[in-house]
Amino acid sequence: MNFITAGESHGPQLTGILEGVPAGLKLDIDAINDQLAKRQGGYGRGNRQAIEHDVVQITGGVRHKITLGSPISLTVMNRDHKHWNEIMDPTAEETAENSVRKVTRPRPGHADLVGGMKYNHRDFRNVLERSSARETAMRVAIGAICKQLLEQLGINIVGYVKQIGAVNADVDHLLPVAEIEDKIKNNDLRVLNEDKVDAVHDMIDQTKRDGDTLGGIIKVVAENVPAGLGSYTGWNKKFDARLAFAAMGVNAMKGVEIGEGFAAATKFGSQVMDPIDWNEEKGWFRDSDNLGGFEGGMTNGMPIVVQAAMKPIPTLYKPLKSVDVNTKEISQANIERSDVTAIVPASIVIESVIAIEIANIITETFDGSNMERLTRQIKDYRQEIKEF
Ligand SMILES: Cc1cc2nc3c(=O)[nH]c(=O)nc-3n(C[C@H](O)[C@H](O)[C@H](O)COP(=O)(O)O)c2cc1C
Ligand SMILES: C=C(O[C@@H]1CC(C(=O)O)=C[C@@H](OP(=O)(O)O)[C@H]1O)C(=O)O
Repeated sequence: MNFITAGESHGPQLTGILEGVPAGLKLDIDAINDQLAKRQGGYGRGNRQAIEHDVVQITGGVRHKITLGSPISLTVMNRDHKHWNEIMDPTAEETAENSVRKVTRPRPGHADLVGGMKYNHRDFRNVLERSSARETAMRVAIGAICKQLLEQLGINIVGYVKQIGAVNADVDHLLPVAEIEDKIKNNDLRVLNEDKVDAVHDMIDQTKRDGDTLGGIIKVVAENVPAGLGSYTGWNKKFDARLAFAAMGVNAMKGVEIGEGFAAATKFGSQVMDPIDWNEEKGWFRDSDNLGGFEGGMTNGMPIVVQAAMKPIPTLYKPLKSVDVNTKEISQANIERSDVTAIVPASIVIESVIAIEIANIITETFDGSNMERLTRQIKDYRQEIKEF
């Protein structure tokens, strides 16, 4: 499985091509759009989301809602493009009229300056249009297809918000995916501890008034993933490393943990390793899941738990120091319309990229040509592992 995305934030549309999806997967288009809608939500978003209404169009690889096994092509329109028609026109020559809204004072923490240096763009708009997390809408659409594939194989996955700024709004034990989904649908922060919601709303409002921004921590749980995906036999076969790569590939992520992650480093081995257990009904399992479902870079059959730390949004309405690329004058960074925090949409994005990677390794470990054979192979494999 492989995918690529294209498209600028204020360009006409986002485009994605996903190859390697087995033939015969029945797609629920509404469920893809539900995921897109969830990514648009969340307290602390800027005004862009009032303009956009993300809906997927499928233009290849699917017939009568069933995948053909050929590459799937997708588009999501940028409604905001109509306000940027001339400025972002891919085919019209540059003129005095359309060469406006240039960005020359790079924002610390965004890709502006280094992207400009690398690609020789002195108008940083040429960088920010693509470095913008608008692109993550397409990753969510692709992830939604992968989530459906996983669901048909009995694997469920959810991403939620564990922490916003310094406020931890998690519960102290791992809940089943269905229970997490049930709890987070009741609040616009996707947190499990609803008692924290009002305080976090206030904190976000105050941060906005201060012209500042917030980050946070996202937690993703995937359950019923069969043991043995990935391998200890080589550094580049370890599947936990692939998940970390995918999570770090999401805009603004600065850290990834598997299971207890950094906290495990502060404990004794006896507090961290997950005791091995067995019974007739379940086969092999562990009494705890501190290692987040991984041993030796392989899934061990326990829930996969991935955490990702998101830095605060770089664009500040009370901007930090910057330097104009043309005049070299010390000034303040450009202000672009922005979110105060995007931790909620980011939780959907991380959920999506983890779903993509799990679907990816499953279709490479087993025969991913068609859903019928894949389903049969996974069923047999699960039985074999249980009886080991
Ligand atoms: C869903 C989402 C929304 C984001 N919204 C904004 C935003 O409104 N303004 C901003 O400056 N950065 C925003 N970011 C973060 C930037 O895209 C990101 O910091 C930038 O691309 C630089 O990349 P890096 O942080 O990975 O180094 C957002 C990130 C995500 C995941
Ligand atoms: C467009 C989205 O997020 C954008 C991500 C983003 C950034 O710099 O990453 C900057 C903002 O763009 P704009 O200035 O157009 O409002 C966000 O709104 C989206 O998530 O759909």
